[in-house]
Amino acid sequence: MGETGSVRGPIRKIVEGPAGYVLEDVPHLTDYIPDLPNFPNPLQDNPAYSAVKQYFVNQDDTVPQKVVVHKAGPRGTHFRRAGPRQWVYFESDDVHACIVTCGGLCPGLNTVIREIVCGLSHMYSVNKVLGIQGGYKGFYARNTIPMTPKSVNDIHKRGGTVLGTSRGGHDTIKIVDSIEDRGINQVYIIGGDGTQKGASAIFEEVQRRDLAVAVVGIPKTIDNDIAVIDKSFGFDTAVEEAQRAINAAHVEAGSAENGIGLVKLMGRYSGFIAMYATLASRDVDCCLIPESPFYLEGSGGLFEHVEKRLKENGHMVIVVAEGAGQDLIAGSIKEKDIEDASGNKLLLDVGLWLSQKIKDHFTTKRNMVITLKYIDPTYMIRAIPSIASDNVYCTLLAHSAIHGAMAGYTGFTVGLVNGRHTYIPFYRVTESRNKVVITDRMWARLLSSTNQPSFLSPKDIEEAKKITNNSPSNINEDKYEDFHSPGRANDTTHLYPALL
Ligand SMILES: Nc1ncnc2c1ncn2[C@@H]1O[C@H](COP(=O)(O)OP(=O)(O)OP(=O)(O)O)[C@@H](O)[C@H]1O
Ligand SMILES: O=P(O)(O)OC[C@H]1O[C@](O)(CO)[C@@H](O)[C@@H]1O
Ligand SMILES: [Mg+2]
Repeated sequence: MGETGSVRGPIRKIVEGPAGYVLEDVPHLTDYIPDLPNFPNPLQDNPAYSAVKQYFVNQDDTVPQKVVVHKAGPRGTHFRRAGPRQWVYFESDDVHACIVTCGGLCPGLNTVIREIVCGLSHMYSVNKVLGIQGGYKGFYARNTIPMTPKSVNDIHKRGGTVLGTSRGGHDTIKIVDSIEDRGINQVYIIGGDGTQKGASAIFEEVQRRDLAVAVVGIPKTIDNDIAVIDKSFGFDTAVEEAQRAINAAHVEAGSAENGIGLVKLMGRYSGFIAMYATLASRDVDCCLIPESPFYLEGSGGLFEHVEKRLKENGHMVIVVAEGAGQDLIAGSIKEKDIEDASGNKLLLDVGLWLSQKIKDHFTTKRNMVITLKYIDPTYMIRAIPSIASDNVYCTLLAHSAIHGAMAGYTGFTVGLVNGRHTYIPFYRVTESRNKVVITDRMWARLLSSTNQPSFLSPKDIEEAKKITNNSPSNINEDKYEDFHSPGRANDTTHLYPALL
């Protein structure tokens, strides 16, 4: 991974108020450069925004992490609300911004790049924006490209990232040297959990050198596994695209004797894509995710469920997240742990393994004729342009990032919390991972829609409840469910909230 450089640990700016109110605030350039000058926000002279009532965000506006509270309960954690501030800490002509994309692909990357470039230009008249090519290592080993509204005009219609991306190669010292040498003072970093950890290290080194450089993260993950935020951009696009694979699996399965359609979807540690694609489709008879261990043989096992569904219906569809059942596969295939360049463990192919296991069981042991079709649309669901709703979401994330950097905030990730755009300290999005909570109602809905076994004994359920009660992701899961709950379905304001 090559994480080098200063390690002072994250600064935690915690502000406490009455009734258990806690603000987990983000750093500001004036925390370590107290005499930094500020200027009136040029947006106030921008004709497009002149009709907006109270355009600037009130300095005291914060957003609660947990919206369901009890009368006597503490008000809990809050995050600073995103949006334009009355005073900025950069003069437009002095801004030299850069953008980098790291980690795996995700629909919407190009939209975020486009909207950072266009937002900086159209809202703040900033025209010096550099694209860093090929991820973190691009800071010191690759070319850079100047980016203008004209050069990025059409990129949101394409999948991937026009800047290229990579894993590994994070060298904090070399990256910050490059930032300093090039005179860059706003760094926009788009990427997943690993990228945000890298961004945090960059911020700490920038601060150690007393540089007036804003370091801003825009969270990206197809797996939707980033903590605190409601959901990540591109996730809805991926779930939508997954429907095509599931439909194909259903058609194939339905056209054969004892047809089984097996679809593998992304989800290294978190099964959100598989869960939402299953719930959306209604053709799926079993969904397997990393958070819910399963077993094959015996009462309550997968084979029993498959046989039952084939007898009842003549065909079935299984959706499996790539991270599911890794312990089972590791037990049957002897293979060394292999990591990618960022240190992420490479997974064994659960789809191929499961296909073989099902075929062996039914043809050899049960003497049944089955027809199994395995569909692996892994990269097809992420290498596509984002759908319209994700495009709007990407735009708001980019604008939040710009407003925050211009206002002098730094060391933060932008994120949607309970439908409001916020600034979240890096450490909060890197210290835990968002996971499907199998004791929550959403997973119960899935079990009831597929009618699959839970694969859990009463003892397992008790254990799972204990773990989730102590886990921060529990908070996030409640919120995620609220975000998608029918009660809010007609209230679209939480989907595309204005920054005010
Ligand atoms: N702990 C860390 N400290 C510094 N840099 C890191 C750390 N973990 C990962 N990185 C760097 O962040 C970049 C992206 O990391 P990674 O490949 O894990 O993808 P990611 O951002 O987690 O995205 P995703 O997993 O969604 O594809 C890599 O260049 C990697 O070197
Ligand atoms: O093959 P790559 O590009 O390393 O990406 C695969 C991984 O990236 C992810 O999509 C996360 O971005 C995981 O779901 C998957 O395991
Ligand atoms: Mg990651």
